[in-house]
This record gives sequence, C-alpha cells and structure tokens, in this order.
Amino acid sequence: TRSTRPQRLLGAVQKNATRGDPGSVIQAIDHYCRNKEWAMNVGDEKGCILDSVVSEVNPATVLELGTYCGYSTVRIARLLPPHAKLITLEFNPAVAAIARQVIAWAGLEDKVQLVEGASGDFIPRIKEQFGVKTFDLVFLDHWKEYYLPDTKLMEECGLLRKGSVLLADNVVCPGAPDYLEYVRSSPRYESRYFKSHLEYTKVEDGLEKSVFLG
Ligand SMILES: Nc1ncnc2c1ncn2CCOCCNC(=O)c1cc(-c2ccc(F)cc2)cc(O)c1O
Ligand SMILES: [Mg+2]
Repeated sequence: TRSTRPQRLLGAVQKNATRGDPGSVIQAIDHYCRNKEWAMNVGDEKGCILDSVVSEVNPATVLELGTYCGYSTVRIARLLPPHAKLITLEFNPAVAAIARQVIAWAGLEDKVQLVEGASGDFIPRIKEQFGVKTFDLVFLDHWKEYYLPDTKLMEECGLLRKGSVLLADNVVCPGAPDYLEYVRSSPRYESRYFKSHLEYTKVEDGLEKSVFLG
C-alpha cells in the first residue's frame, strides 16, 4: 500500500539529515516540504519567530499541543536548557510513531515526552501524571477549534502562572477567530500578533503570542 505523507517526510529526514544534528533535521524537512510535498509543519519562516520566543522565555517546562511529525518539537527542544522538559500531545498514533523517530533522529528524546491522546482528556491529568506544576510556554498547533476550550481548561487546571506564554500557530490560516477574540479582549492576557506566512507558501498567516497575567 502507498506510504503516508508523514512516512515520506521521515524518509527524507533519514536520507538527508545527520543523526544527532537537530539543525540538519529541520533543514531536511523544510527542503522536502518546499520542494517535494507540502506538509503542515510550522515551517522555516514562522519557525524563526518560534525560535525567538523560545529563546526569550528560556522555559523549563513546555507544553506543545499537536506534535504532527515533530518538526516544531525539534525546533523547540534544540533550544531548551539542560533538564528542561517538553511535553507534546499528539492525537493520531500513526503520526505519533513518525514523530518519535524524527525526534530520536535529532537526538532530542531525553528532552521530549510525547504523549498520545486528545488534549481535552490529557490537560486535566498533566499535573498528577507528569509532576508539572505550571508551564512557562505553551505552543498551540492542534485542531484550531480546540485552541480556546483548551486554553480555558489550562486556566481552570492551574497550569498557567503569571508570565506563562501561549504561542498559537495558524491564527489567520486556517484561523482561530474565537481564540484570537478571547486572548485579545481578556484583561488576563497581553497579546501580540507576529505576521508571517503559511508554511512554504505566500499565503498570510501568523503566530499570536499571549502572556498570561494571572
Ligand atoms: N493532542 C491533540 N488533541 C486534539 N487534536 C489533535 C491533537 N494532536 C493533533 N490533533 C489533531 C489536529 O492536528 C493537526 C492540527 N494542525 C492543522 O490542522 C494545521 C493545518 C494547516 C493547513 C491545512 C490546510 C490548508 F489548506 C492550510 C493550512 C496548517 C497548519 O500549520 C496546521 O497546524
Ligand atoms: Mg500549524
């Protein structure tokens, strides 16, 4: 049977990237998705914005919602200080299996905990299951209609502290209008839009960075 897009993306990593070299894994995926077949990675342009926010926050604890093939997981984990932890949630087991291999190829498995399941089920259990009190940084990149309910759930579960940073992908394309409205109008957030483009295209998209004020 025909291979899947995630399987072909993993093949490009194994063929073109150097084991243990996260930068070469990132380059191999971007080259493949720009020249062979598009895939919904955050990509190189928005990825640079992601890098700058990760470096600024210098987080000890990170939550990523929506792993996909692990491209943004590798981008984030490669910048984390030693002993920092990234928990990433992926819904689709077949996709999660690819992401594990991409993360391992980059040599970052010790910094990353990939969990399979839906965000709504896992968020309430993160504290007791993973011994995390609050997250310094949350990267939202899963189903766009889940951004708002999951943000409210993280607030209710006490997973955000004064200064926690939420960074949301695709707030323009595919779009998360209810989420944008919420973080931009709520007095509990200081929000800023980083204009960019949909990965590997000229279509407008961007990242919304929202600091929780407690
Ligand atoms: N832990 C969890 N809990 C719940 N659900 C979960 C989950 N983990 C995964 N999922 C399921 C959803 O995962 C993928 C979500 N990402 C996207 O859909 C996405 C789509 C485009 C896109 C597509 C087509 C266009 F034409 C234009 C743009 C671009 C992007 O950058 C995207 O990120
Ligand atoms: Mg995305």
